[in-house]
Amino acid sequence: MANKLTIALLQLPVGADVAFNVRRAVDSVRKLKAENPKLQLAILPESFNAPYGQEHFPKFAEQVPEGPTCQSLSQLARELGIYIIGGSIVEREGTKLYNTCTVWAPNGSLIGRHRKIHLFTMSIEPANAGGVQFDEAAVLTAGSELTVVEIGQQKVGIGICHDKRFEELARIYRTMGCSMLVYPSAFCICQGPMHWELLQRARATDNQVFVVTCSPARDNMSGYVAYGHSMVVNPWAQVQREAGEGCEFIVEEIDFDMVEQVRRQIPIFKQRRTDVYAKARLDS
Ligand SMILES: O=C(O)CCC(=O)C(=O)O
Repeated sequence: MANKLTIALLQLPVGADVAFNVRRAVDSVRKLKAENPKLQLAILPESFNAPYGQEHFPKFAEQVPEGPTCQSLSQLARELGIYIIGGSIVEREGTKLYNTCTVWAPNGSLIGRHRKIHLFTMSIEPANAGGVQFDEAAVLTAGSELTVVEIGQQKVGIGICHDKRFEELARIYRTMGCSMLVYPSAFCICQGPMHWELLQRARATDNQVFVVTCSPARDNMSGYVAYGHSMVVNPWAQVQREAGEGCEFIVEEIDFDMVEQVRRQIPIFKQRRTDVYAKARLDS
């Protein structure tokens, strides 16, 4: 039992009314806990409290942890006695804005604050699956800290969406002892079909960890159409659970014995030739 964790992914719709979005998230977690008493960790999507988009960020920014969204998550974690990985919100500190994921312990205390390290900057031409133009860096400041939290007996590495593209970050989390990586995310419908599952399975196979993503529900009428497909990938790099596109909640038991099994049977971490890599780095 100690090596198991029951988690929920809440693929929620997100509209323009922040108070309503937060209330819906809180009510949904409460209902899931009532239906699944074993639930230990709830995970929310990137930008779960407000619409995602450069034009929206300054308007919806809040302080961490004093702001109303954080206070609601803290109270909810304490009320239900569960961990919460609070997707992300736009955080304001002084004149700077960050895309920030907060992590809450069952006693309501803040145990992690991850500021997105790799800001989403991309210009895909329309000829490629409809294209996408996005430049978070025009409005947001990048975080500069790694975030590893202890959830039950497990070390969990946190990233936000675009962070999932960077294998170095996942590798460092693995070397720090993580058995699960969680990325609240909001890929759009352009690159989602190409890269969403591929990246998640790649990080899992490279590092022999569980990789979990949680997306907002798809809304074809919104300015930024999220891909959906919130997902649990296991350390064999198999898709263990996957949501569809709309509003959907997944409750899944994670068995961390699988991490040790995969690492024993395919011992790539021990086979790494860091001596060769170090030499190549010195030579280049
Ligand atoms: O990396 C990508 O393709 C999408 C990233 C993204 O949507 C985000 O970081 O919010």
